[in-house]
Amino acid sequence: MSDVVLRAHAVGKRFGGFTALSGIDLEVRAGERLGLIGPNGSGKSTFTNCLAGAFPSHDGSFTFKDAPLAGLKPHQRARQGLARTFQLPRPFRGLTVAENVRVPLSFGGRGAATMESAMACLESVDLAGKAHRMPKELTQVELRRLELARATALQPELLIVDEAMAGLSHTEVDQILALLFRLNEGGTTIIMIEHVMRAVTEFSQRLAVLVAGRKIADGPPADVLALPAVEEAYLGR
Ligand SMILES: Nc1ncnc2c1ncn2[C@@H]1O[C@H](COP(=O)(O)OP(=O)(O)OP(=O)(O)O)[C@@H](O)[C@H]1O
Repeated sequence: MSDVVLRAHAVGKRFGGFTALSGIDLEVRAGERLGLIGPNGSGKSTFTNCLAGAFPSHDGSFTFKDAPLAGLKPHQRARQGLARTFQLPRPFRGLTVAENVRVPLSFGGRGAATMESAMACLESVDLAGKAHRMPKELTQVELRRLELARATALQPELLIVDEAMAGLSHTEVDQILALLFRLNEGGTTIIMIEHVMRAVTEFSQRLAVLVAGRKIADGPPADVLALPAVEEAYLGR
C-alpha cells in the first residue's frame, strides 16, 4: 500500500441544478491529521457523504487503500476501515451505552462484539463508567464521546470527525481533542471537519479549505490561514 490512504479525484456533487461540490482533489496520507474547513454550506458534509457512500451517485472517484470505493455501500466502506461520526450524535435511544457500541462492533466484523470489547471501546473514550446508562442520561460531551466510541468500534484506518466540538466548553473541547490525539497516536488517520478554529488548528497537520463547493487551499495550517482568499472567504474579512 502507498503512503496515501485516501485519494479523492475530481469529486463533484449536484443536487438538481445546484452544484454543491466541484472538482475536489484531495490526498490524505496514512496516519495524517487533516483539517477540512470552510464556511457553512461550503460542501464539507457533502464531501463526507460522498466519501462514506451516503449518496447513490456523484462525479469523480475515491480510492481508499489503493482500491476504488465506487459501488460500495456505506456499510461495506465501514468494513474496509472508513468510519465517520455525525454532527448530531445518533445513538440508538433504546439501547444502553455499551449496547450502542456492540452494534458497530458486530456490524463492522473487525473484532468480537463481546461486552469486553465494548468496554474497551468505552474505556478508550473515558465512558466505561456510563456503560449501563441510557443515551438520554448522557451529557452533550458524553454523547459526543459515545459517537466517537461507536465509530472507533469499527477499528477504522480513517476516521472522519464531523463537527464533534460544536457547543462544547473550552475544557470539553480539550477532552475531545485529547481523545482524537490518542486515536491518531494509535495509528488512525483522522479528517477533522470543524468550525471551532482553536481545535482544528491545534489538531491539524494540514488544512484543506472548501468554499462554495471548491477547494481553494491545501497546506500547512499557518500558510493556509494567512492566505487572503481564506481570510476573506472563511473568516469573512
Ligand atoms: N440533500 C441535499 N439536497 C439539496 N441540497 C443539499 C443537500 N445536502 C446539502 N445541500 C446543499 O449543499 C451545500 C453544501 O452543504 P454541506 O452540508 O455539505 O455544507 P457544509 O460545509 O457541511 O456546511 P456546515 O458547515 O453548515 O455543516 C449547501 O448549500 C446545502 O444546502
